[in-house]
Amino acid sequence: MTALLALEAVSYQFPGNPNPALQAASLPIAAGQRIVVLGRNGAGKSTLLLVASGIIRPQQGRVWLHGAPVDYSRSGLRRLRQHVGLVMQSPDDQLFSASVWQDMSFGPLNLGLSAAAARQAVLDAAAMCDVTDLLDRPTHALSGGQKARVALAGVLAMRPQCLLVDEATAGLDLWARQQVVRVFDRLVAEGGTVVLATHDLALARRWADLVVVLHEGRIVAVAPPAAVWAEPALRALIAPPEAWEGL
Ligand SMILES: Nc1ncnc2c1ncn2[C@@H]1O[C@H](COP(=O)(O)OP(=O)(O)OP(=O)(O)O)[C@@H](O)[C@H]1O
Repeated sequence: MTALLALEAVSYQFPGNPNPALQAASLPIAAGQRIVVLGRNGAGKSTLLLVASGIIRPQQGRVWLHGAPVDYSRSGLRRLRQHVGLVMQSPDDQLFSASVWQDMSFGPLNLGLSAAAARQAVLDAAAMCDVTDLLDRPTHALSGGQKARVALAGVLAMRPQCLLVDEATAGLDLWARQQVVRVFDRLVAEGGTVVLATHDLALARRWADLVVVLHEGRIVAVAPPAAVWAEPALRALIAPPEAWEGL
């Protein structure tokens, strides 16, 4: 079966940084999956998501979308963005318009939706993420957790088949966290895939179909959570022993 999205032997090194951020990383991403990416600070989680979303272009290797290599022309990237959305680690890197409404409309309009279709997409995504009452607010006047939900809603307004999420549950209260996970589940139930980079081991354990373990830019395991949890050598690359107690 053709993967929705796939990384093939992808390597990336940031300019001026002697250590590669990603090294020969290969990962097929099928439709309908809950994938969690684990690894310590600097392991390469954000870089993997940035490469998968086309925001950075790997120096080696390829990204495939629906069985075709991504080309980095305007039209190639537009095609990728029609299917793959990234919620960045910091909402301030994502929200740049003056109001929530403008910000959430930008993506759908940019993908070529009519004004009416974009409006409906914004309303649907806002309802899903419980930010309808924030639509007329200036983005700078939101709390951190509200910004995070608006950033997620803005990406969902583009109706991605593959949603890449960098640490989106950090900083959310427990109600918002539950709700965000429900949004992810809904996307998966509709045939989409969610790839979530996180340090939340409890969420990885109970929610993921597959866990990707990154260490120093390399993918060292892709396995169901139970298999990762059963492997002390993998656990040691993710978190100290105390973090695993009770999980
Ligand atoms: N803009 C940048 N310039 C130079 N090096 C960078 C840059 N961004 C990341 N790196 C380096 O790339 C490597 C991977 O970083 P990345 O942000 O992908 O890790 P991460 O697993 O997402 O970490 P965290 O858990 O802290 O978010 C690290 O060594 C980091 O120092």
